[in-house]
Amino acid sequence: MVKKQDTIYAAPLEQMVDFRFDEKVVDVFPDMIQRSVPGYATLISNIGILAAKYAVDNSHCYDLGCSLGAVTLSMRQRIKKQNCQIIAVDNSPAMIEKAHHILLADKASDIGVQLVCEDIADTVIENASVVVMNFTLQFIPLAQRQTLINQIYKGLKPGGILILSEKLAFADTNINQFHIDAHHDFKRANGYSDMEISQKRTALENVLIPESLEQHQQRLRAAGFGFTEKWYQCFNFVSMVAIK
Ligand SMILES: Nc1ncnc2c1ncn2[C@@H]1O[C@H](C[S@+](CC[C@H]([NH3+])C(=O)[O-])CC(=O)[O-])[C@@H](O)[C@H]1O
Ligand SMILES: O=C(O)C(=O)Cc1ccccc1
Repeated sequence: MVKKQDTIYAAPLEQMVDFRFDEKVVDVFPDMIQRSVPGYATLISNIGILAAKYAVDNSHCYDLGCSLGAVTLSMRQRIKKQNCQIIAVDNSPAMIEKAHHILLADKASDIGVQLVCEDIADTVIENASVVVMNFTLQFIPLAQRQTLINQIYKGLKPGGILILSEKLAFADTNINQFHIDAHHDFKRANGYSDMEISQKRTALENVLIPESLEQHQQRLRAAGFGFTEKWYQCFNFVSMVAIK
């Protein structure tokens, strides 16, 4: 795939509008996410490896907030079980439309993929061995997060895994600032200007609500997960697993 460069915040914007996953973002999304999320490629490939370990025959694997289907493709490539179905969900019609084309071109496996355009709050999770939310929960209103995690817990089979990647906030101001600064250095090193970094930060302010690792762990435990573990961290970007 040819990656079109993300220049959305390169020129000064007269009026800041909240960040949305619209056609403009979809058009540059692979470039945007790779230059903005430290370790994105590592996460995608290791999520495929984790999914292959926990997927079982005759079960569903969910990719919630699938964007262009990177997690789905990685799971599809790695899972070697019989009669597994991947259900990939996103509420951005532009994302789902492009994901559809990308998935059609992928002949890597015979694992079926069902692409669904809906709010993940409405997704019925059932017979699941694997559920992935790779940087999606952070966009869900705080008041809805516990209900969603509870639904995922309920829909998982015993021994099933939730893989949850999130941008974190840290309770300690100095630690929080250290990670934010390091992340901004990462973006600068990937060619984003100070203006791009600052304008996107403002656009995300009311849209991407990060929580602390402790808040995530507490919510996972409250839902019933007995085992939770952080398996990846680079600056303020982490990925956790929770096993039923
Ligand atoms: N309520 C919602 N219901 C469904 N989808 C939603 C909702 N809110 C946001 N989204 C969708 O969640 C995705 C978040 S991006 C995930 C990256 C992907 N997982 C990846 O591994 O490439 C992360 C990021 O861009 O930082 C977007 O496609 C939104 O449309
Ligand atoms: O760019 C950022 O600052 C981020 O936190 C990551 C991100 C990546 C893609 C869309 C929205 C947020």
